[in-house]
Amino acid sequence: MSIIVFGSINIDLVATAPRLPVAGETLLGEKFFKVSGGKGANQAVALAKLGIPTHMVGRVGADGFGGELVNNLQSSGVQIDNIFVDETVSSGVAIIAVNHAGENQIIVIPGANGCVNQEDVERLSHLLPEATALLLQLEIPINAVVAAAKAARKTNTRVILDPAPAQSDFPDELYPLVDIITPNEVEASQLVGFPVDGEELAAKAAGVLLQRGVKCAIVKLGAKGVFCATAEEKFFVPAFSVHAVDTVAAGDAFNGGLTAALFEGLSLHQAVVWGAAAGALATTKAGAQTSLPDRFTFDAFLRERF
Ligand SMILES: Nc1ncnc2c1ncn2[C@@H]1O[C@H](COP(=O)(O)OP(=O)(O)OP(=O)(O)O)[C@@H](O)[C@H]1O
Repeated sequence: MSIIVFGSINIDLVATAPRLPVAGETLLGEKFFKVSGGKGANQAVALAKLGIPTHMVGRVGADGFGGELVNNLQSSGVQIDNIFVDETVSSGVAIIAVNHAGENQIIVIPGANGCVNQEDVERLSHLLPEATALLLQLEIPINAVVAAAKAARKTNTRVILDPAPAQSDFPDELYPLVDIITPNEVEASQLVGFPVDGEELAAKAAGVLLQRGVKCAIVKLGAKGVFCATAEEKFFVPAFSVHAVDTVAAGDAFNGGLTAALFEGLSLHQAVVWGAAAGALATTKAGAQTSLPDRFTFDAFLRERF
């Protein structure tokens, strides 16, 4: 059995400079580096690094970045046979300029991620009978997300949706197709239409999401912890106390840890604890996929804390 992640695969091209350029200006910068990302790819790497058999389904372009992104996924242990190389577009790219104050300018080109469609859902459907869960996010066209969730319903595969980035036009038909939804505070606010800040409002938001048809709502509250609700149980898991240096990909690490625990047959409560542990560990290192914990580090962290 395995897990399927259906979503975005991106590369961030980062240039640092003393200040950001103004329109029409050419500026001498300082450093350049590339970071593999995309919420889909991050979640696939989070799972594979925890030792869970994981298929990535998505698209890259036929440019040099596509090959590099796929190789990175493969070397993290992700199964890459169902990543389609689209000859017609570039890979998903974010071009990021950062100044000394840490301010940035970002242009995101969805590229191949924006071309994910029904053909990809069909490739994914072949994997569903062998999958215990399908992980979705919102960085590919929403029609493809809905179609994938419908396909998973036919095989009774658990659907875990990270409704990120926050969307104002989230389709109502998606809620009843989702087993577990995992918004952060901003995404939860966008979905329910009132500010979500802290445990009490997270509980209220989770109640609204359950009413709309999801079976389980998990609201990620950053360094404050996590609130989880189903029709049967409601509980709060505090965040692990760690020295956080960079929260990028903490949410993706959380979804990886949560899904890994469920794959291994643990309870929902234990799965939320695993998610919180993976999220906390991801904040202790800089970067996206590079900050995601491997199984050895993850097990040692849990042993130390319990
Ligand atoms: N500073 C922190 N200390 C300890 N744990 C943390 C910290 N930040 C995040 N976590 C853990 O990781 C989980 C997910 O983090 P967060 O709520 O920031 O998700 P997110 O906003 O989706 O993340 P992302 O930055 O990837 O978008 C939290 O619920 C918490 O358990």
